[in-house]
Amino acid sequence: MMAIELKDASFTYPNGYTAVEHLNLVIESGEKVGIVGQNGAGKTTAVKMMNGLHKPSGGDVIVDGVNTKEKTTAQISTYVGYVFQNPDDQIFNKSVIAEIEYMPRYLKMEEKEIKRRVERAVELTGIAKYLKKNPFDIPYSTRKFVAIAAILATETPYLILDEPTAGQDAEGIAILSRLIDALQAEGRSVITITHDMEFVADNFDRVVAMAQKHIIADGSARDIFWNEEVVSTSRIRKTAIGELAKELQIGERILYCDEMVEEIARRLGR
Ligand SMILES: Nc1ncnc2c1ncn2[C@@H]1O[C@H](COP(=O)(O)OP(=O)(O)OP(=O)(O)O)[C@@H](O)[C@H]1O
Repeated sequence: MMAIELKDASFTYPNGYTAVEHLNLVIESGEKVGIVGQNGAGKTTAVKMMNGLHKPSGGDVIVDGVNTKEKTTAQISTYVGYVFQNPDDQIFNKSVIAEIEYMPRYLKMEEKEIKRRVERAVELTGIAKYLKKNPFDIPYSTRKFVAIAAILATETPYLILDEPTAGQDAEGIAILSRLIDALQAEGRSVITITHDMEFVADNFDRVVAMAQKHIIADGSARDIFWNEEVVSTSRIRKTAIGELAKELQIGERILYCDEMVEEIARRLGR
């Protein structure tokens, strides 16, 4: 099966703290999945199991039919790319281009193929003018795109983005939306952890909500955001428009501005 499968997967840190328990989840290739939930719910721990950074303490994680316990993290990371929340935890080369080329060179690809991959990653992230710069001499929000480009260059079938919109302005968020769509058009999956509910509603077909070490819901953004029990247990909120619709007791399961405008127009008989 071409999918990431968590099968009753649990993870306990070396200090004995169990951060996630009995997770069951299948993410098939080509899906766009947003993972939401309160701080400390276990989202990062869960995705680190998907790319082999953590091997499950209980249960199994299977990536395209391969059990992560049977492979090294380096091997799994050629299937599942993981972009750290903080680019400074990831970037280590002295120039942007060296950072992006690092994995294709490590994987001993031909020069022509390295060039193609770098160009593609740079085009998707819009960082062409920074290639010769030291990553630590460019703004944090751009540095986040360097971290993304470096993982994109491995061209993994699955990509995990951890809090990609944090620190981004509207233009940065638009670049992220375009790149997520471009990857999906190529049949690749994008899995994103985020506290940005507008970003979730605008970009993800499927939303997984976590609370207190468990997955508590899995469905469309509308189903998740309008399930009051899920919203309160996972301590998320709806989109701002969704919150307003709830406050005003207007419309059914509204999430977006155009839906709100339509509903108000309908009520005004226009
Ligand atoms: N290295 C570690 N050792 C021990 N406990 C850890 C470690 N890393 C994380 N934890 C704990 O595991 C729990 C889950 O953390 P995790 O980072 O997976 O949550 P999260 O849902 O991603 O939270 P956030 O939204 O704040 O990033 C937290 O209580 C955290 O303190």
